[in-house]
Amino acid sequence: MTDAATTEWRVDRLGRRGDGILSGPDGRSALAGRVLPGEIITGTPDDTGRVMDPRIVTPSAHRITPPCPHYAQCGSCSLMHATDGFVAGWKAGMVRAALSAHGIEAEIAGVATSPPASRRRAVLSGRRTKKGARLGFHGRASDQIVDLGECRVLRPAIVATLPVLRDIVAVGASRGAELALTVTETGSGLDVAVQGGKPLDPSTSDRLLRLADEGDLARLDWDGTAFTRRVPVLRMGRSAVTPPPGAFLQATAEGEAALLSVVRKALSGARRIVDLFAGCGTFTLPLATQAEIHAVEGLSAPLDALDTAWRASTGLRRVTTETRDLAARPLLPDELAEYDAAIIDPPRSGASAQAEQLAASTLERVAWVSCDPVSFARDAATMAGAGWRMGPVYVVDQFRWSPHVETVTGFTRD
Ligand SMILES: C[S@@+](CC[C@H](N)C(=O)[O-])C[C@H]1O[C@@H](n2cnc3c(N)ncnc32)[C@H](O)[C@@H]1O
Repeated sequence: MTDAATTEWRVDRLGRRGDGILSGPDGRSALAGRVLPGEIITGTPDDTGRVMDPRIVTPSAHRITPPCPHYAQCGSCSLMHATDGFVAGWKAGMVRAALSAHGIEAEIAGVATSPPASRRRAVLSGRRTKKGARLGFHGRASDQIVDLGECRVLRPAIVATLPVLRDIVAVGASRGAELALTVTETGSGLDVAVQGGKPLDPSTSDRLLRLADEGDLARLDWDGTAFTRRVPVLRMGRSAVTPPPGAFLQATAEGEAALLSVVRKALSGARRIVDLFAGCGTFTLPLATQAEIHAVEGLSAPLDALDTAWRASTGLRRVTTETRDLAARPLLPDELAEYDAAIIDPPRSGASAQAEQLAASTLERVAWVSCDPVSFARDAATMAGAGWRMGPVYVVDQFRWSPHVETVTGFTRD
């Protein structure tokens, strides 16, 4: 063993991606995955300054045995070696720190962590091999695919279908190409959207259809060509939505319910709501029992699905839709004046342009859902600077064991 390999490092804290930030001898610093604050480790940093296989000398009291056999290789989870309590506290701390960097003191009202085996939507990678195919998530800091036999995160119906999905990759991937498979569990079975497949000829189509039968898939979409055995259906409030292939969906049903419950409370009594970045209607359709809603979103396909579902539902108030790029053309204060409240649920980059217009509007309330604490804190600062008060922030952990952090809160005028 070399001296370098026995060098002791102390884990000071975890950074945004869940990596340990280490301090070592002579003031040197390095990174290591799969460690916890306060631990003493040994190992040698590679050229990028990362200790790839740290040996734990003094473990944290929060360290546990990871429950998944793929954890050492798989890049999908990175906090499975920590207790749920530690992860919840760390995620709440990330949100607090991001807001505090903008001078906002946040009250974190709670952390709702989705249970194991609850992820109903995942993007898997697949590649043909000499013997068949590999299917799973990418490895840690690697473009190699970890071939999943099991998974503690995904819904059991998805895990049970991995062998058929692997066969689909073996049949439909060109040599050397990597397929992206967006797999969603819907009320009528799995909805699988494949991107990057080889062109369909009659023989490949026939074999794929047979595999769709064998896996009892609701729908298999092949780069835009759909084989529909049953129409995929997602329940949103009183409505049944058939999403476009590969559509965005909140990752777990539990996470969606937690977000919706805070949004509902933040907007209770509102009669005219604008839903910004509305997707297929996760918030629009349930809230349409109480309010008229205008749903705005950049893609037309999810809005068409939302509109069709609304038209087929009974007992809902009026829902209108608008396809619009909210980064280039945010709704302006005179347009927002038609509503008394807004929901906003932007992508990870946040909504800086729309935040400025919301801040300057005469709306009374805004429910804000976010999947990135840093962009959220920037946008929250825009709201705070215009006199809006942020309510308690709820952390919703739909991506358990990953460093991903989601939040939901309400803003009111001071
Ligand atoms: C986090 S998802 C939320 C969707 C929906 N609220 C839900 O809960 O299912 C963000 C949505 O923003 C849409 N989006 C991304 N960039 C956009 C833009 N520049 N303008 C409008 N919509 C955009 C995406 O298509 C996606 O539907």
